[in-house]
Amino acid sequence: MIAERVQALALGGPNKLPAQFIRPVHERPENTVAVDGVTVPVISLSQPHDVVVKEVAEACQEWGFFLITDHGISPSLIQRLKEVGQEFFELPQGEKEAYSNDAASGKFEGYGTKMTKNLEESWSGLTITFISWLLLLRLTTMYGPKIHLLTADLPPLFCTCRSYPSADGRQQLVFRVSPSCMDKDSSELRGRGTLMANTGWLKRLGNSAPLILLVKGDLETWSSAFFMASFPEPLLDGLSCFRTRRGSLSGVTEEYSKEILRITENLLQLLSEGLGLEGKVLKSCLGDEELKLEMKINMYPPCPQPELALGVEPHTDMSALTILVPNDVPGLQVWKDGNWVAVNLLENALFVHVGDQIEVLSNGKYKSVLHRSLVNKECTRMSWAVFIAPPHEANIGPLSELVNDQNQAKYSTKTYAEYRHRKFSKLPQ
Ligand SMILES: O=C(O)CCC(=O)C(=O)O
Ligand SMILES: [Fe+2]
Repeated sequence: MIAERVQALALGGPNKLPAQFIRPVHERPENTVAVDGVTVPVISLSQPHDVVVKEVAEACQEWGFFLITDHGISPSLIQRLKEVGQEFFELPQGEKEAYSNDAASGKFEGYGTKMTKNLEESWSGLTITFISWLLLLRLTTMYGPKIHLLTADLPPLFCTCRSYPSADGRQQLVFRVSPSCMDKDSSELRGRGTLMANTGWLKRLGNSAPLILLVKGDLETWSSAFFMASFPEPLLDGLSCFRTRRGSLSGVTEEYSKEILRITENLLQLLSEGLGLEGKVLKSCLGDEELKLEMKINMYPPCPQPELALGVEPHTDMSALTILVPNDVPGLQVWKDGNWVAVNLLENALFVHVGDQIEVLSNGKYKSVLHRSLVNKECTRMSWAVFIAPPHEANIGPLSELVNDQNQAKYSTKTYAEYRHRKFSKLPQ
């Protein structure tokens, strides 16, 4: 449960980062510093319409990310949003627990950390002692040709990969090897680990049995979060009862979400026109009046060794768009042309991320931006992200207007529910 209570851990003021938060060497901020002198696009929405269409379309094609100014949300509403969120995170730990989420059982709303279901949770394991990387290779040969060494091109200490179903529907191998479990100076894999297999499969370990090999203690991020649907569904009762000096968390979030909806409608029109289509096309594909908004408040407490940790792992958002506002501590980075680019703060600007659904609808013309968040030694970083998504039953695939003999569909069409399930379960789309 430690993973869900990073905030409590940070309160103890540890001077060393606990092992489960230490990223593999190739992921650590100290080894992946942001490129100098590159800045993300900033677009004022008060410019003439055709200028905004052009700038937004270019930013979505080249970056999948941009800042907007002159969006019409009052600074005082943004301020109130921040204050109620902050007040929630300042509650005593015990009181926050009353609002806990439970992602494993599908209850995503509330306080916690992990949004993705941890596949490993439903696995049982045999404890083994790693002897060497060679043993690992030997195991993979023993336990089946179906096992794909997805990380074969990486040095073993850097190994971290996922599970994928094989063509015959079975699960392939996952390696998740945390460097903290190994001999520091050795390129060999040493230490105790857990050889994991699905309970059913464990019984029939044999030549073709798929296996999971993972070191005990999955990697964690240095963050806590609060998540809730904010429009149009009613909020969960438990969540809506939380009140602060500045109003209720759900009330202010709802007020802010209405503003975000207005901006979303504007952006979707600009994005549609940028694709050479009628302004209403994207919104209509995303469910029109059924469009859903969800609020995630991210909280990254001060971290004893920020150079070794991440607040959010590199990912793209599964939403159509995400509109985010940070507090005054920087930390967001976006991936552009093979480099991380730090996003500088700009007062009252909103950060717009293109999410996976817009990339799919535009058949790859607009990019879903890869991004991550760093943490800070002294300061608490917070961000308020609104995910804008279609209803679960909406079928999302490349727009027929954009597909022809020269431009074949690059993505399969599926319901948003199916997309979510695959993304949460870390399965290929
Ligand atoms: O905190 C940030 O700036 C990024 C958060 C994020 O990417 C997310 O919640 O999906
Ligand atoms: Fe994100």
